[in-house]
Amino acid sequence: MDTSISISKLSKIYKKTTVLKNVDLTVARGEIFGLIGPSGSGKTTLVKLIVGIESASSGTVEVLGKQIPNLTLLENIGYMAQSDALYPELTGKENLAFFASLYTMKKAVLKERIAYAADLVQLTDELSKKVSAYSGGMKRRLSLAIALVHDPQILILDEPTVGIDPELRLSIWRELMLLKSEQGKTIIVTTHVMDEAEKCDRIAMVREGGILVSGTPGELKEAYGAANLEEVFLQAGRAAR
Ligand SMILES: Nc1ncnc2c1ncn2[C@@H]1O[C@H](COP(=O)(O)OP(=O)(O)OP(=O)(O)O)[C@@H](O)[C@H]1O
Repeated sequence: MDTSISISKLSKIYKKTTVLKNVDLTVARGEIFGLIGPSGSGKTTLVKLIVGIESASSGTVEVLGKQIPNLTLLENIGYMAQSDALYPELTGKENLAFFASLYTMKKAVLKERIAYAADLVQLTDELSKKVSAYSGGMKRRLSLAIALVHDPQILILDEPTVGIDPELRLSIWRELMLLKSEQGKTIIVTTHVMDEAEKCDRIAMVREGGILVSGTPGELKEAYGAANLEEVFLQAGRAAR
């Protein structure tokens, strides 16, 4: 397996609260990996440690063979946070151009990438509006476009489809699958939604700061004799008690 992300004995403690406990995880290059778990289980903390915007209390994260944090890796990572970090007084296009300008890109490529990313999230017709006039779903879509705009090798998306209508959600998933199959991108997605978990190549079920189980959706259902992933999650949770 060509490894893209390798996490070893990773723990995070905020003051006295242990939020992640000894997490080991490997994500292969070119797979869609889902982190599934209830609210507060530690998914966001884990992705923040992978991106390097939070530091580990112990353990290590390696991305593309380099230990995090590492500034040179930023070009290779597209991160979509759960809360939108946008400039409300700028238009959608200006936001995209600003974030794209943080990376080395030729002007023509930059223009192309902005058009591609806006089209992907169906915001092309809204690009000249100020973000302050965007709905919540439009802001999520713009955040996703920003994560993609510099064409990173790795996409880390924290609940990318929350607040997005079912049709666009499907089209975003179709595009994520194409990014994987045609361009070999590695994609980590956090979600609460089990039907999104089904679309991942592999998933890890997160609970109380630890990984309960991981594997392909098919492997997990078979191992637990379960009809769906929800059932796997419940059974794995019971077994861990
Ligand atoms: N900066 C912080 N200081 C203290 N505790 C924190 C901090 N950030 C997160 N936590 C705690 O860590 C735990 C895990 O939070 P995290 O946001 O990683 O969960 P999550 O699985 O992403 O939840 P959700 O699905 O609701 O986003 C929670 O109990 C949360 O209160």
